[in-house]
Amino acid sequence: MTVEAFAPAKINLTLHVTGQREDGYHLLDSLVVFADAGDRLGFAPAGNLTLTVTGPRAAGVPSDGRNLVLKAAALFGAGRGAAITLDKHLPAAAGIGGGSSDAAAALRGLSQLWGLPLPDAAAVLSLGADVPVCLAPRALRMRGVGEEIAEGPRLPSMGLVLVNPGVEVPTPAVFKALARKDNPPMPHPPGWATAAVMAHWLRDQRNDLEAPARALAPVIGEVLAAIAATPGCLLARMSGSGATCFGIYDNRTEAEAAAAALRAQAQGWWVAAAEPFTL
Ligand SMILES: C[C@](O)(CO)[C@H](O)COP(=O)(O)OP(=O)(O)OC[C@H]1O[C@@H](n2ccc(N)nc2=O)[C@H](O)[C@@H]1O
Ligand SMILES: Nc1ncnc2c1ncn2[C@@H]1O[C@H](COP(=O)(O)OP(=O)(O)OP(=O)(O)O)[C@@H](O)[C@H]1O
Repeated sequence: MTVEAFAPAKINLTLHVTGQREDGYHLLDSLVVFADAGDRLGFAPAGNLTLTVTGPRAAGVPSDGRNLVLKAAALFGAGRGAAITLDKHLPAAAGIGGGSSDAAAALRGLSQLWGLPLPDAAAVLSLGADVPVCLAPRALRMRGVGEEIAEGPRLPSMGLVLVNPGVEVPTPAVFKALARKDNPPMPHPPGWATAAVMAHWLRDQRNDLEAPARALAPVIGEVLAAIAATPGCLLARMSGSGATCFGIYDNRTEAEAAAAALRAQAQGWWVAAAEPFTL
């Protein structure tokens, strides 16, 4: 039996940083959604545990114990075998949870292959702050350092564009560069009938990591301006700690047109058109 799992891109439509714990981790309030652009994983029975990394974004992604997929496998206990394939389509360290979503998909896939329950919440969080929210991909409100997950609002239909300019922005450096860590939390997200109404509400919210990330990688400002200038763009914002930015459109057709225009004008940028994904 071979098991397959999809690792969708994680998008922070909002990311309010509301405080900082003694251990240095920041307290967040974030509306998280997922996109149908992502990595694909396969799991086959085998005597040993192996990982093969393929795909257009495989360069630089480790296939040894540093890979979050193998760290996820280790949570089920030593001595279990599986031949794992990871087909990378998402840029790494890009603010869209590339490795974190892979780790969550690996937990789901190996739980099915091995017939074992998922590891407990603390073990999942030990893989990284973004892994809990990626475990059951749908619209969610994420608080705490990433461990408090609550149902999010019903989303309207919409199109999305994801753009990464090819610069890696280290998450710790962005958090460190934050001017203020005690920013206002996010109001309760009400749910919206259309993408335009949702974008109007989102415009009054924030990604508090956008300013420090732009200071570290000014090209993020160019990406945001290029997305905002595309026809039909309802909102342009950075996701997570960057450098990937997203645009929201009324529908996928408009998002595909915007993606084509962005690919034509910015050689070397990673551009994907997508729609919200729910597992
Ligand atoms: C920015 C977000 O992507 C938003 O979803 C996440 O908060 C970051 O999730 P992540 O990349 O999985 O983060 P981790 O790999 O767990 O932590 C990387 C580093 O980011 C900083 N970090 C992360 C999460 C958090 N709530 N506060 C932090 O200060 C810490 O310095 C940590 O050492
Ligand atoms: N499965 C994986 N895919 C990509 N990178 C991985 C993976 N496992 C480990 N890494 C390493 O983790 C580093 C962080 O990239 P990754 O995509 O995991 O960031 P993330 O924390 O999941 O996402 P974000 O950029 O949103 O914080 C990469 O530079 C890479 O060396």
